[in-house]
Amino acid sequence: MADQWQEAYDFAVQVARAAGAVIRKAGEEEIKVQTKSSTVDLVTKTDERVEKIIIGSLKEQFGEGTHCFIGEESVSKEEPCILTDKPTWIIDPVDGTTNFVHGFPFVAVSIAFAVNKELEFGVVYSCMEDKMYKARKGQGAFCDDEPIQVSDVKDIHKSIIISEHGTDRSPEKVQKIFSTMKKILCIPVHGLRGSGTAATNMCLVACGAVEAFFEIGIHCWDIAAGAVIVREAGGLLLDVDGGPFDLMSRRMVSGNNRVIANRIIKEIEIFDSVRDDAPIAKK
Ligand SMILES: O=P(O)(O)OC(CO)CO
Ligand SMILES: [Mg+2]
Repeated sequence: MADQWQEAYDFAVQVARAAGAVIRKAGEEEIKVQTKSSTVDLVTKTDERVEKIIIGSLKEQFGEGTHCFIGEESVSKEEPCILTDKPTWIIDPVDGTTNFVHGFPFVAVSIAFAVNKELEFGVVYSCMEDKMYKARKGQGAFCDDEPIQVSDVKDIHKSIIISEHGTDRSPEKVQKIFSTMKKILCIPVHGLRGSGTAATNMCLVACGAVEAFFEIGIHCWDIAAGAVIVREAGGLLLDVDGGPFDLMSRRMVSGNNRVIANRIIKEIEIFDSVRDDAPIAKK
């Protein structure tokens, strides 16, 4: 089995690179923008096109029947978002669509692969920077083939923390998000940041540029590949309440170590989010 997944891993890297080239090219042309769950949840023809290219290539290589696919744009068209024991690809074709639309230069292709509900490998191609992050379970994490590691900072006062605002702008949620950010800033930490792509944020944790990234409201396709990369770089993933990380829960803290993660968790004001695998009627 090990060899089989190695082939899939190598293929995912190739597919992510090719998808990133399509995104870069599309960014040079006029971008037509549509909206999804809210007026600030953007989608473009490129998101849909790139997802089709990625899933099409994977189906051609590995067969349609044996592998399952969870893709951001397919799920938005009401395809199932259920993680089973089957080999499953979890794909965000354009992570950072808002950045892509505005020409803000952090946009990533995120491809993860899970078997028996466990993540086997993850590939994040930050296509505007041309940086390829990848990790396979038990084999370390890499950026452009160089090993990467989380930072060894344990003192929260010497940390940089990433969080994002998300696309749900209901005043109660925005209030909680900003209240959490205020409390973290006032610990104080060295700084708060956000690249606008969850996948890239996780890679920034993995390569030690920041100590932690947390968010409520992200989706499995935003973080699945990054989750492997953070773990293999020596970091950890937790729920925002300090419990075990659950890929489908839409809640996540990724940190360089438990000390930093626990300190952040102390300040997080949790709000409700509907699970990715909830029945469609509840979404
Ligand atoms: O740009 P996307 O894929 O909508 O993702 C956002 C979060 O939902 C950035 O990570
Ligand atoms: Mg995304």
